[in-house]
Amino acid sequence: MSDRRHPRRPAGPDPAGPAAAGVHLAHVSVEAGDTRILDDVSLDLDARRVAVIGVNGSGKSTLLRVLDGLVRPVSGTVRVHGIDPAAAPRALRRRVGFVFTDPDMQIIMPTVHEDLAFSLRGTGLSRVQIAERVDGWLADHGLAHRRDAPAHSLSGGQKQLLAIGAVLIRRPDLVLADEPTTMLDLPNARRVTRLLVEEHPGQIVIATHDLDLAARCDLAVRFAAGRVVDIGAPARLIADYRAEWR
Ligand SMILES: Nc1ncnc2c1ncn2[C@@H]1O[C@H](COP(=O)(O)OP(=O)(O)OP(=O)(O)O)[C@@H](O)[C@H]1O
Repeated sequence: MSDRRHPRRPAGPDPAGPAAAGVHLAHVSVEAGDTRILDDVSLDLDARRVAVIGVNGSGKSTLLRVLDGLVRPVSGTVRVHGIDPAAAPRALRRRVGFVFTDPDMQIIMPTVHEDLAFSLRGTGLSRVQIAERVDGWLADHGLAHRRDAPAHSLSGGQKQLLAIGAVLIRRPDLVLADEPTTMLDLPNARRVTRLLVEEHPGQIVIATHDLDLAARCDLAVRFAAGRVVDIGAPARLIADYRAEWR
């Protein structure tokens, strides 16, 4: 398994052509040494909001990392909005954003507004347009008063808001989020949930143990031991999952 860190870098020209919708995997397997951690996974995800659930170690994060090109499968095909992530990382960066559990993995610029503005470099927006979009986003999300603050002085909830903002402000076609509410208290988890499921107009695939967040999605996929074991309405999958671990 190759495992590359995920730099947030400005986008370059897009060689992939027009966007094709959805996330499609056919017979995808991932191995780490002798261990198979995704096993013959086939999925067609066209729903707008997709929750990926399952116990620790079932393969949820690995799935997201495959979709983001951070992990290369040993077999199978992957298409993310028409792009093969392993083959066309620059094209992928234009269309796909990744939200980590820990916002400190993502915040890279010294101040709040610089971190948001950095995300918009390479998008073709002028300096003035970038400043307007950043200030608009900060005002809409209650962070205008922290505009010039050191990003790492924010509270945990504010940091996650900033990290998600830095992804959403680019208006990607797809957001991949790996347990985005795990480190948050209830009010902040709800704020982040609203941001991801209500504000983002594009597709989102969220790996999560937060079943309230999963319930807000349009489709759920359940993993166990690296395989897809169920797919369907979140309410049904969550009820089955809860019943199993009662
Ligand atoms: N780089 C790696 N090397 C070896 N094993 C790995 C590697 N990455 C993941 N694994 C293993 O693959 C399995 C799936 O891991 P993954 O992180 O995808 O699960 P997960 O469902 O996201 O778990 P969690 O809910 O705990 O985050 C685990 O057993 C994990 O230990």
